[in-house]
Amino acid sequence: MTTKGKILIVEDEFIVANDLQQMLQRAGYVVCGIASSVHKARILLQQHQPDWVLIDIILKGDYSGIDLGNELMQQHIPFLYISANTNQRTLEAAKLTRPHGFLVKPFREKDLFIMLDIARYKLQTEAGHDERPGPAKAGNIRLPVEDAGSHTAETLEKIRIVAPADTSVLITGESGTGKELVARAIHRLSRRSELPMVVVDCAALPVALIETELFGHEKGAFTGADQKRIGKFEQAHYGTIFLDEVGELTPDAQVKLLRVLQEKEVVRVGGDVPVKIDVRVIAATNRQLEKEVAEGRFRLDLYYRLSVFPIELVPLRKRKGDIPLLADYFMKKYSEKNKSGVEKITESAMRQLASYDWPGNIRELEHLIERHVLLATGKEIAVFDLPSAVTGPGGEEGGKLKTMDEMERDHILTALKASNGKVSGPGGAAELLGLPAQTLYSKIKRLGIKQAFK
Ligand SMILES: Nc1ncnc2c1ncn2[C@@H]1O[C@H](COP(=O)(O)OP(=O)(O)OP(=O)(O)O)[C@@H](O)[C@H]1O
Repeated sequence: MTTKGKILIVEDEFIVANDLQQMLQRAGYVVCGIASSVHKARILLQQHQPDWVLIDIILKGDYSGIDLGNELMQQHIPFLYISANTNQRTLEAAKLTRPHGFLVKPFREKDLFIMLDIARYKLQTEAGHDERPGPAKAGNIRLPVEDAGSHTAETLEKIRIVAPADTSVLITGESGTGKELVARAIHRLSRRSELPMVVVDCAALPVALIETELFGHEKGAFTGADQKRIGKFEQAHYGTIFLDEVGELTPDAQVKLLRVLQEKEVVRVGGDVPVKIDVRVIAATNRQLEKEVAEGRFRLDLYYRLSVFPIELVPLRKRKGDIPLLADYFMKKYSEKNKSGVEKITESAMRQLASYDWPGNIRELEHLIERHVLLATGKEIAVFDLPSAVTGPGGEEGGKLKTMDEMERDHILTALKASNGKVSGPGGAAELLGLPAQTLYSKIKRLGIKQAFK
C-alpha cells in the first residue's frame, strides 16, 4: 500500500486515539504520533513535521483543540477536527481557524477516509497543484460558463471533485441559483449515475407526511395505511437522494434523518425491522443553515453530517461577470428551440442586464431571455423589459423618489405581467421573484395589487 501522508493524532481518550491510529494505518497513512494534550502536540509537531493533524476539540488541560488549530493555521499546517456535538460558540470559533474538515463523532471508518480524501483534494487545488490542463470541465455537465476564475468554473471544479467521492454534499444558495442543477450534475458524474436521483422537496411536504414520504410505512401503520409504502430513501437505494429545502424539516424528521445517515438503514413508520440502504445524500437549502443551527431550529450534528462538502452558490447580483455568458447561452438555447433566428444580444441590452439586481437569480434571467427570444422580431435583442423600479438609480421618476411600497408594487406587477398573472407554480411570479408563493400572496394583498391587476 502506498503512503498517503504522515498524520499526528491529538486526542486525549486513549481508546479513540488507538482506533483512529489503526484505521489510518490500514488505509495507508503513517501515524507519526498520538498527543494527549496541546503541549505534547507541539513537541511532536517539531519532531515529526506531519502532513496532517487530526484534532479532538475537547482536550484535558489548559488548551483546547481550537487553540492548537489556531497555531496550525498560522503555521500553514493542514488539520481536521474530530469532535462530538459541540455548541454554536465552539463551532464558530472552530470555523475561524479554517480547518480542512470536520468530522462528528461517532463516525464510520469510511467517513474519515472520505473526509481526508476531500481535504487532500482541496489542498491540492488551493496550492494550484492540480494537474489537469485548461479550464474546469466536468464531464458532460451542461453549465454554460467555463471561464477559469468565474463562479461557475469554480462550482464545476467542486462538482468534479466531490462527484466520485460518494460523500454528502450540502448546496446552499438563494432560490434560482442552480442548486438542483448542481445536484443533478454531481449525480450524473458519480458511480451511481445509472440509478435514479430521487428528489424530495422538503418544503412542499405537509409536516404529517414527511416521515412516511421519506421512510415509508408498513401496512396498517395508521388509519388509512391499507398498503405498505416504500419511502424515498428506499426508492433511492444505490442511487442518490436530493433533499431540497432541507432546512424546512421538522425537529422530529431531523432526528430520523440523522439516524438514517448514521446507521445507513431506515425503519418504515409502523415497522420495527430496519432496512439497509445505500444512498448518497445531496441536500440543498436557501436558508442560512448555520444561522438556523445558532437559533436552535436545525441540529448541529445533522448539519455536520450533511455539510461534509459544502457548495455555496453565489447570487447572480454578486457575480455579474457571469451574466453575459449565461445570457448568451440562454439566448442560443431558446433561439434554437423555437427557431426564432435571434443571434445576438446588443451591448446596451447586456448593460441593462448587468445593472439589474436579479432577485430570482439564474431562473429569472433564463425566463427573461426566453420571453424576449419569443417576442423578438429581428435577429437581435436590443432592449430588455426589466422591472423599471429597480433598474434606475433608486427608482426615481420625474425627480420624485418612489416609496419602498411603490417600488415593490411595481416590481411585483412586472413579474405578474411576465407570468401572465400566474402567482405560484412553475413560471409563476413567485418563482420569478424568488419568493415563496405564500409570501407573494400576502404582499399582493397588503399592497392592494389584486384588484389593480385584474
Ligand atoms: N449555470 C447554469 N447554467 C445554465 N442554467 C442554469 C445554471 N444555473 C441554473 N440554471 C437554470 O436556472 C434554473 C433554476 O435552477 P435550479 O432549479 O437548479 O435552481 P434552485 O437553486 O434549485 O432553485 P430553488 O431553490 O428555487 O429550487 C433552471 O432552469 C436551471 O436550468
